[in-house]
Amino acid sequence: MEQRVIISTQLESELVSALSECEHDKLFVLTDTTTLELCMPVLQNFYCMKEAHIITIPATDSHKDIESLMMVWKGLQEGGASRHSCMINLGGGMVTDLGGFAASTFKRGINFINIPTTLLAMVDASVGGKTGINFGGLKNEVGVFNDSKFVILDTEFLKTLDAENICSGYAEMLKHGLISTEAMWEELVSFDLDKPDLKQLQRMVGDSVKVKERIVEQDPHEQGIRKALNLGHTFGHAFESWALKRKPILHGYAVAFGLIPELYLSVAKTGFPTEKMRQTVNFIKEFYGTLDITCDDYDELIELMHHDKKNQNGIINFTMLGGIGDIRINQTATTEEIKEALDFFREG
Ligand SMILES: NC(=O)c1ccc[n+]([C@@H]2O[C@H](COP(=O)([O-])OP(=O)(O)OC[C@H]3O[C@@H](n4cnc5c(N)ncnc54)[C@H](O)[C@@H]3O)[C@@H](O)[C@H]2O)c1
Ligand SMILES: O=C(O)C(=O)C[C@@H](O)[C@H](O)[C@H](O)COP(=O)(O)O
Ligand SMILES: [Zn+2]
Repeated sequence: MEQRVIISTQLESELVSALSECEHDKLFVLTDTTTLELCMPVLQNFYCMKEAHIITIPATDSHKDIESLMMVWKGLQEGGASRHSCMINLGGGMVTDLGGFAASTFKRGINFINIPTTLLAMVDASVGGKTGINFGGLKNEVGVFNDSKFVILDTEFLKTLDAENICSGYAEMLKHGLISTEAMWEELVSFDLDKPDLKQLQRMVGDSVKVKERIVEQDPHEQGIRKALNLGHTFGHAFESWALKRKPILHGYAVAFGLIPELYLSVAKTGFPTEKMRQTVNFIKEFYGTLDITCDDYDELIELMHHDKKNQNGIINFTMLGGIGDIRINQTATTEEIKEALDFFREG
């Protein structure tokens, strides 16, 4: 992997050192309106930030779109960025995805550094080079694979993050546990998400991001094993796009909901143990609630699944499990089985 992931102990010196390895004439920082207020003050006092130009886009995933992308390109252009400039993406997955795409396309690509500020971005979005925007009501429809030069991961930023966004990021950690080891999964489903122990969570963040790093290293462009990281996302992205037209939900909630029908299919088709599915589903129901879909929504959800990026030849591609850590990529299901899994999601 081109990218270096640093678990921060001294943010300023780590940033100085990362910047010294990223040739740049001008420095830009991309924030959203919230990270400008809550996270930028941490960086603002650093000497290395003295001349940095700040570009700010509106917060939340409904702004991970072409308009915000144009705002970033415009900010870089008006700020006099050259091919040798560098941009720091300071924010959650929305900022690291969109900022990464903006940097990868501006003058055919400038260096960028991710400083993730949400749990989700720390364990998942800031690492692995998937960048992009939502388009036409579909998640991450336009983008490129391109690594940030560095990811500097400082869990101190989590202190201002709200409970819903902690839960959202935790869903990707749960996914990492499911594709990893029994011990990791066990710890995750026993954790009290209502009253998270921040010290324990900080340690779990380090373990979780390593699961992602290990998989991305083997398959950076998702030709094979990287599809494991998409567990929960075939249904999850369909739920997220469905909700976008009604009442948007956070990405991690969509992933948590997506894990339910995908674990159901894993039990039915690849032998995942029923009691582990039950334990995971109970955890999700307890901390994430549910999504109010009815059987009248099934056709729309299946149509959305037909846009999943793992698909080939019009066949919906699923990642399933034979057990914890027993990853089965390139699985299929009939329309009937998909509807059964949705029935289970609503009633199970
Ligand atoms: N590229 C990948 O591999 C990958 C992986 C997973 C998810 N994603 C994408 O990531 C996005 C979701 O990321 P997210 O959950 O971080 O959402 P987000 O970036 O929208 O952040 C969630 C909210 O938290 C706020 N926030 C950020 N940092 C904060 C802090 N320290 N304190 C208080 N508030 C803070 C943001 O302003 C926003 O309102 C989705 O677009 C998803 O598709 C990408
Ligand atoms: O890094 C990956 O690979 C993932 O699939 C991680 C996912 O959590 C993430 O949501 C990713 O953005 C999904 O990618 P997509 O290719 O399904 O849009
Ligand atoms: Zn995800």
